[in-house]
Amino acid sequence: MKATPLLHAGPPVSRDRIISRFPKWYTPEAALQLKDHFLDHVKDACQPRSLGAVGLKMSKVVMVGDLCVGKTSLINRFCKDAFDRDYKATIGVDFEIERFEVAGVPFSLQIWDTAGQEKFKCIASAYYRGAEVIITVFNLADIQTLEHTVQWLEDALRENSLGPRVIFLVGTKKDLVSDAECERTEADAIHMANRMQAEYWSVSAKTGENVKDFFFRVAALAFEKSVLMELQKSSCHTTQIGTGNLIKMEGTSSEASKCQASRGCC
Ligand SMILES: Nc1nc2c(ncn2[C@@H]2O[C@H](COP(=O)(O)OP(=O)(O)OP(=O)(O)O)[C@@H](O)[C@H]2O)c(=O)[nH]1
Ligand SMILES: [Mg+2]
Repeated sequence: MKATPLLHAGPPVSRDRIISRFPKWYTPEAALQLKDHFLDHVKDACQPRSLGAVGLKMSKVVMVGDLCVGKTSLINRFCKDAFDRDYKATIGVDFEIERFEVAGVPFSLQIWDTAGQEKFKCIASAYYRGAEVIITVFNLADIQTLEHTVQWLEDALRENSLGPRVIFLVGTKKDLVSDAECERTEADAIHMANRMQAEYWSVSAKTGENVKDFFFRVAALAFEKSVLMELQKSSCHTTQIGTGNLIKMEGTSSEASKCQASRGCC
């Protein structure tokens, strides 16, 4: 199979959004995987002249959790490097698009911020559909909000019955709890994360602690999941990488039928 070189379209990604090394987990006790590098065939698929083919642009991320736990603040800290003490409840939903370069390939996260208030739940849940990443959020200083994450995740998964999701459980407002209190609550949260098959992170939007590392981890895991799903789907088709030019994949017909057969589709 021959590939034409990969050309990056669109303005360059800002330097502080370039993910070249695989970002580390927060705790090995609740991590989705413990590798410290991208899978080889994912790296191959991203080489400009590689035989691999990936067609990906962005992953949809949805952030859910009780009102006032700090969802909007977490997104604003990462996307705008801003923090507002005053609480402004999110009405319905809001979203940000954050552009990265992951393993040399342009990749974006479309981050949907949803309202925690009960009265906006029906509006927000309409936006759960199609999310590749679900981030359930609780407040480390309010253990009740941790219990509620189970229901939030169930609601989000109900709208996303197809395919595997990347799931995170995030404890916010780390600056408000003592180390001892944080340790106690994290123990419960890690237990919960394992039940949810989620990766656990503690962050503070106020101080910025772990915020960038967390979103880099989200981007890297979402990217790798996207590439793996694309590699499964496409073998001999024309595909597009990011917003770059088309990559022509001329496979043989037997490869095509092999691919179809392995996919178990019609
Ligand atoms: N000390 C501290 N306060 C925080 C932190 N994150 C958020 N807050 C405060 O918590 C309040 C609620 O934060 P939001 O980000 O609006 O909460 P939310 O989850 O988006 O709330 P809804 O939109 O109603 O669902 C605000 O007053 C924030 O300033 C944090 O990391 N530390
Ligand atoms: Mg909000």
